[in-house]
Amino acid sequence: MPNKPLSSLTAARYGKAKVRVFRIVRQDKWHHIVEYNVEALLEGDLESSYTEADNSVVRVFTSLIRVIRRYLAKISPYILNPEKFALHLGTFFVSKYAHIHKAFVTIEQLRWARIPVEKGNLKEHPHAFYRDGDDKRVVKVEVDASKGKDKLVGRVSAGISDLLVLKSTGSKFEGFIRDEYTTLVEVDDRIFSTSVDLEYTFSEIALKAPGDAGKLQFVAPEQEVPERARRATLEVFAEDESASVQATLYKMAQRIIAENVHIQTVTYTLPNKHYIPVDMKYIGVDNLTPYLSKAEVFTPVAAPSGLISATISRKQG
Ligand SMILES: O=c1[nH]c(=O)c2[nH]c(=O)[nH]c2[nH]1
Repeated sequence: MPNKPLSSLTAARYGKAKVRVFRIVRQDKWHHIVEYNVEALLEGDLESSYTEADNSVVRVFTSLIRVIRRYLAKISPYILNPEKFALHLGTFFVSKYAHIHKAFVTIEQLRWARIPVEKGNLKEHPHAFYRDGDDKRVVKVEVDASKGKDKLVGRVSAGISDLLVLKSTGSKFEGFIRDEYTTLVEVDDRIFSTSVDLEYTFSEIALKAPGDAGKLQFVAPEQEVPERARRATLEVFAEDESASVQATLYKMAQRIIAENVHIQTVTYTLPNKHYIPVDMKYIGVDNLTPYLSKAEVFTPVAAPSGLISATISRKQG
């Protein structure tokens, strides 16, 4: 009697991560550039590669990179737009290979801004750029062919990672539960600093195969959404008289939903990066009275941090 197997493969995805690509689009002397880190993962009839050591279903990693580079360099008209480019690439994978049913493409876009100049009527340099922030624009796309190769569905989310912000007043934290474990004192004036991680999702979209690239439709006035979302995040953070990280997060998300009709959900994940007032009595300096709110010298604490995450969804109907 053969032994009954105790386990089976229930989920599998493979592909290539951290493919770095840089692209120039020349409009005569006016250049556009993008720098992306691309990840492409595939799902499909790949079980045998795990269970039978059958590599005939597996695309090798170097060939995945070649596809990504070729699409970027020569084929996709969407290279300057990471949402559309990710959809285009994902659509290629599920269309070309019969046994691939889903493609997951994640693009992280690094910041390059034009260097400001006063040159004739130009305000920005046509081909010189600088890194104007460590935050990244992140785009995640799923292209789903499981209902048929002619019924492709695209699921798109996008957002920001690593946007570091700090305000030195305009933030309190009071009225929380007190019990025998509580040591935190209430503060009506504190530093608020966080590294913003934002993800917003759009409604599902129907896609055509890449042969029909011109018909790849995207739901939003996509040029403006990332900039509007970033501005909403920064302005609400700056201007809110913050009662807590939670309350400020909620206001940021509400504004993004209000300003972008195609966005369905907004998720923020915000570490509360602590700055601890330093007790300087030992060198004869009073840094702590009245406690906290008048402190001028702080120790930034990398860890531990608080961590606050919430999803705010558009009401249907
Ligand atoms: O804005 C805050 N929210 C919390 O949930 C919390 N918890 C904490 O200790 N400090 C803070 N601050």
